This record gives sequence, C-alpha cells and structure tokens, in this order.
Amino acid sequence: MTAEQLRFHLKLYFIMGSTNCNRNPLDVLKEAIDGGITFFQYREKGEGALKDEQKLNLALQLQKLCKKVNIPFIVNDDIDLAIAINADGVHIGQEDEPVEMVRKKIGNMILGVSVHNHEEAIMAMNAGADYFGIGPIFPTQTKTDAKPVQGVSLIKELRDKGISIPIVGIGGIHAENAHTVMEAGGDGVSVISAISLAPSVKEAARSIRKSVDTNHSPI
Ligand SMILES: Cc1ncsc1CCOP(=O)(O)O
Ligand SMILES: C=C1C=NC(C(F)(F)F)=NC1=N
Ligand SMILES: [Mg+2]
Repeated sequence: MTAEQLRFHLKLYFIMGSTNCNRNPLDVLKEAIDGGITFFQYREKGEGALKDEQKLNLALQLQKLCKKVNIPFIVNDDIDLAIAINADGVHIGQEDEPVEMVRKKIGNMILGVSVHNHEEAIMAMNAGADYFGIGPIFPTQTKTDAKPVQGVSLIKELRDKGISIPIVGIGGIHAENAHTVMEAGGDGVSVISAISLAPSVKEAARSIRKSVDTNHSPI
C-alpha cells in the first residue's frame, strides 16, 4: 500500500480489544464498520486481556470481518500473531522490539510506530515506519500508562519541518475534537472508547467519520 493509499485509509482508525468493550467485540466491530471506520487495530491489552488460543480465535474472527469489507487489519504489539495470521500490519510502541528488527520480520507489511517527540519520529522514519501514532492528544482513561497529554504540538512540529509521513492522533478523541487533529496536519484519528463504549457504536463511528471527512486538511 502506498503512502497515499495509507493516508486515505488512516482517516478513522478504530482500535479495540476484548477489554475495551462490555459487549461481544465482534458485534462492536460490525457496527463500527457500518459506521464508516477505515482502518482497524486489534489491541488485546490490560487487565483481563485474552491470551493464546482465545486471543488467536478472536483475532481470526475480527480479521475475517475486516477482510469482507477490505479494511486493513493491524495487530498491536504481537508480531508473531500478526505473522501467524497474515495480518495487514503491526503497530509497535517505543518499548517493543526495535523498528528495524520488526521491519526485517514482517517484510512489507504495514508498520505503525507510536512516537512522542521529534527524535523518536526521525528514528522510526529512518528505520522504516509507514505511519506514526502520536498522542495522547487529549486525556484518556483507556491507556493507564500513557505519556503526558501533548495536544497537537508534535503533529504541527513535524509538518512544519516538512515531514509528510502519514500520521494519526490518538488519545481521548471523539466527534467534537477530532477536527483539531486534522487541522494540525494529521491524516486521521485513532479512537478506542468513544466508539467501543458508545451507546450506539454505529452512530459514534459515523459522527467521527463525518467530522474527519469535512476537516480533511488539503496537503
Ligand atoms: C493506545 C493509546 N495510546 C495513546 S492514548 C491511547 C488510548 C486511546 O484510547 P481512547 O480513544 O479511549 O482515549
Ligand atoms: C499506543 C498506540 C498509539 N497509536 C496507535 C495508532 F493509532 F495505531 F497509531 N496505536 C497504538 N496502539
Ligand atoms: Mg506496544
């Protein structure tokens, strides 16, 4: 997938694991897809996260839903799982394996990296990252060990320095604040709880999608 295609697909990047919803995750993903998400990440993490067989089975079922509608299916952290099920890509943080190592393992799968400052961004880009996850943009309860809230300053800084790699903002994002990420030069927003815990998952996804579609900054 070219950077341009990736840029389009990253508009509404839904991220979920079994611990992020109090319903069947398959139903939540189905409804999010109906609401217009464009990218999906399976992130099985935290208290009560599934392991081994259970994690593999859920991953395969979620992947099947994404395949049906041609939405890229990304696995967070677990490179071996991503390779085992031939996922479309992986997402890693600074505390995971080095980007160069992961790139060697996954070949030309999509490789997303969480970056929190200019140095991490340059390193990750030179090591072969395809997109950056930057945040937390706003306060979030979902990731208990999140770095300090940073707003859109790093997104702006990277764009001001002419760095055009696809970027999504993440952390506390919903329909009312998603536009700030787009206006700062982000290509899309990543969302967990504003969709996964919404009374109407479909409506939540639809409203955020509408917001990013109207605020798509012309590059
Ligand atoms: C995984 C992650 N990385 C930075 S904040 C965050 C959690 C985002 O969850 P929510 O969209 O519910 O704030
Ligand atoms: C910690 C994370 C930060 N960013 C992203 C993404 F939105 F995909 F870029 N995913 C994560 N799991
Ligand atoms: Mg990680």
